[in-house]
Amino acid sequence: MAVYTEVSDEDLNAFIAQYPLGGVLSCKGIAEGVENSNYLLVTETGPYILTLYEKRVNRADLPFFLGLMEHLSAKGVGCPVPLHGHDGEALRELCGRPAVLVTFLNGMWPRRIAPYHCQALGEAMAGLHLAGADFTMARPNNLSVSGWRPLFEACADRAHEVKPGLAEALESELDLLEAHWPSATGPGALPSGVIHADLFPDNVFFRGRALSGLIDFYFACTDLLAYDVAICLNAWCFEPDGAFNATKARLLLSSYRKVRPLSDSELEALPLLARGGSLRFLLTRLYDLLNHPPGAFVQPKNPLEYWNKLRFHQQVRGPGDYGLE
Ligand SMILES: Nc1ncnc2c1ncn2[C@@H]1O[C@H](COP(=O)(O)OP(=O)(O)O)[C@@H](O)[C@H]1O
Ligand SMILES: N[C@@H](CCOP(=O)(O)O)C(=O)O
Repeated sequence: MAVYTEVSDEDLNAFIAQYPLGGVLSCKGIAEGVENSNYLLVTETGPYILTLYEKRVNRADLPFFLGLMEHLSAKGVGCPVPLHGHDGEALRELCGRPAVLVTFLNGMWPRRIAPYHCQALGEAMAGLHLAGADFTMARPNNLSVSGWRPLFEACADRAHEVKPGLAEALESELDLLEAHWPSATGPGALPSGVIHADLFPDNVFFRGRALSGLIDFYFACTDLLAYDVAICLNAWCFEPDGAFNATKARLLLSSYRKVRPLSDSELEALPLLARGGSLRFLLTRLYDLLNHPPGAFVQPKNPLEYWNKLRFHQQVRGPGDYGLE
């Protein structure tokens, strides 16, 4: 369960007194999530989410994440908005952790992905990319190509515990990706801007068949827009048995392109970007699995799910294999 930091009633009441929200009616830890401690807080003015930022979130990045949510929401993207206290501040400390209160987003994330979810996601992701275009802050993606080798090196000695030969296979993939990764600047650069970078089903809420909003902007960064698309192909278009669903991919890509056209270069780069996206999540999952504290509540995610996705993209001949004509 993703509550790493317990908050006492006394600390909570002192924290909430800094906002114009009335008294606390209830506060419950939320089991879902991986990175941070989240509480569903109900006060006399309604429900809110209280987040305490844990290990992987760098404090210096918080103004980017919070500013981004405010910017996107002002542009009509459905997402949580940080609340400002009586002193005008949104970011403060609670139990020794950076902490914020954000608005509660109605909806549920889809447990079973249907094609219409992918269609709605493509449109919403393109809307996010357009809305982020005039956001003035930038944040480099520390989990893009330059961040993968240090992660790999931290896992290489023990990768065989998860799969024999895994370290060797990952190293050769890493060599290839480092040599061919598309540039965000200079001639032939692919378009870059604000990306979510973790737009998995558990971060996308629906009410009925309509997408109601996006959450969890704590990997958001400035990077290739098509890389966000590739991350979503991986997270939304594979079936639980590992099969790639080209219908879902076609719907995701075609609805994205109606809002923000993808250039020929972006389309051609998709298989490579999807390989990179596979390696990125494989490596963070592998690291988390190998460094999982015994008895921890959060169940580590399976890195080999991303090994299978990587193997699929290694066989792809071009964007046509993603359902595009
Ligand atoms: N603004 C919000 N509105 C409603 N529910 C939220 C909101 N933010 C988070 N949650 C709930 O908390 C869970 C974990 O949030 P998430 O940001 O994904 O955590 P983590 O960053 O730790 O992975 C979500 O699955 C959702 O149930
Ligand atoms: N989406 C990542 C894990 C990050 O967890 P989240 O709850 O912050 O989305 C993965 O699946 O590896």
